[in-house]
Amino acid sequence: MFPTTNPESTKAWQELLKHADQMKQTHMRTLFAEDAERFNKFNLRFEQILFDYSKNIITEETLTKLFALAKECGVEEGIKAMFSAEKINATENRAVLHTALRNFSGNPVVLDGKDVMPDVLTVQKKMEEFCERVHSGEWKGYTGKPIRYIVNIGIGGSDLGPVMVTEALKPYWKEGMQPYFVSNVDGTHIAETLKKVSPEETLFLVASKTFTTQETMTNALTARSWFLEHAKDEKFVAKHFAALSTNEKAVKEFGIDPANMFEFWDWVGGRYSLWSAIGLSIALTVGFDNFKKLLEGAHAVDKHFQTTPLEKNIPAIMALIGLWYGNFFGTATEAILAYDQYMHRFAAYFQQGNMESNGKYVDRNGKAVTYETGPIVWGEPGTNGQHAFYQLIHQGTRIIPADFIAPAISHNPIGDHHVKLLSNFFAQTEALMNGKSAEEVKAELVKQGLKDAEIAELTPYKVFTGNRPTNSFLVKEIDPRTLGSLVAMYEHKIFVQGVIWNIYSFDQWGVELGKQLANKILPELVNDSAVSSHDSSTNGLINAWKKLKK
Ligand SMILES: O=P(O)(O)OC[C@H]1O[C@H](O)[C@H](O)[C@@H](O)[C@@H]1O
Repeated sequence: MFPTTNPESTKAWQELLKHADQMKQTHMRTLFAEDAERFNKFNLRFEQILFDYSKNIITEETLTKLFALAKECGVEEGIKAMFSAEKINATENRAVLHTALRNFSGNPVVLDGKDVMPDVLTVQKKMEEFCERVHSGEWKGYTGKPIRYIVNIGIGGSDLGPVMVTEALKPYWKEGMQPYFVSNVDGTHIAETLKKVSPEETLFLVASKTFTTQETMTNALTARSWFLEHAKDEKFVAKHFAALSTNEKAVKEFGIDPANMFEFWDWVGGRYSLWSAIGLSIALTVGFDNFKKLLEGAHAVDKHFQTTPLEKNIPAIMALIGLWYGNFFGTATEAILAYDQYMHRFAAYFQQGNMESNGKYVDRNGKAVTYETGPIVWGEPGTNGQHAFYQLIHQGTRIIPADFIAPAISHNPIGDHHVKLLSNFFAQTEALMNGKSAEEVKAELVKQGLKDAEIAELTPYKVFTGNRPTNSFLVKEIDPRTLGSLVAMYEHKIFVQGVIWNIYSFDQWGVELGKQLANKILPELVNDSAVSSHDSSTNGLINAWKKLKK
């Protein structure tokens, strides 16, 4: 097991604290002016991805100190531990092997004395054959029609990954396939979806690692009843329902034929599961060949992550830069801004990926940490965000480190749309870095013919301090392989940060309390009697609801 070092106790942390005091006085404008080679020094290329991290408040000295921190905190040992199937998810006594799901190296991955790869490959083969049968029309619905609609019923990691990827890869959708995703227990979600599909041509994928999640089970039962209202005969369920799960017993009890079950294992975290059987909706939508390319793109990054020294290791650098701001500049959030409409759920996906992984305050020694851990992750696609919340990124009182992602080539090269989109992508990071000085503002206002008094009055509002950090990911095209690589980079970024923060990134106990209380409250909602067992606010709300719903 890798060390459980308190990062604050390291020499590097103390040095970074001092160094940060000095860097807080430094403007990136000056750093760029002083070093014509800055971009060349601070960018890395990985296949068709260019990662530019030069627009950060860092110098080579900063990075040296950050790499020293990573080393002192055992990041290299951590990477080895994860890939060699150590049970690094200690609070659940599980290994963390989503990388095995995309392991095309031919090497075994041995967990508890057994190679997991044969099972992984067997399920992949089963998924591939199933996709072929559905796509060729050999798999037929209960009236003999082929499947046209895929409805994935799942939530959290059993929903967000498939939604994000199918949306990002819409140009690759197979003709005639239409996926839908139902996650919310709000009846509206399933009701609105069922309006769009026909029972004869729909395949429901019940996606749940545990197969006990309330939302998913409720939606799956509703889908089943709706289906049976039309099909009338239970024997047809087997043609229209499949399960993606680790829990065979619960799948059987639900009434899904085990032949229609696509298995995965407890060493796949929910938020890291799109590479597993949970990705069946992706494979059905874009074809198994494209699903495989997605996995291959991730595998390529796994190799990079495992074998590249920290100094050139993209996920490690992403992690260290993020940590630099969160721990030494006091930033609380990170924005992910994709300049690609198809990527519109990418930020939402990593909201779970990041916040559920690193939203922890207890360290791996069972002690409360004394430093900040996981950032708040948010974002919307560009350029929409520019007209909504960028004001605060440019002129607010807080620093919001932001990742900008854009493809060089659009899937929809219409007129001048893409150059306009990219001109915004380039302009925003430039503006955030440079800002606009009072002198520049004044010169502009003079040009516009404003009077001196007006200029003096307006200038402070029009000044941009700049020095606001960004990373840019310029990729050739959002294709399956590149997307797989990008996702894996962000996954490993989260891992590296978790190691340094000395927290367990692969459990999620923080989601339990709300579930527990909801289960306790549910039976209290089935009758009209007033409740008094909670605090006055909760009692008040429940009792008010009982009156309002009448
Ligand atoms: O796949 P399931 O077992 O249905 O779990 C669905 C989701 O719900 C849980 O509450 C966890 O917070 C998530 O990590 C998980 O992805």
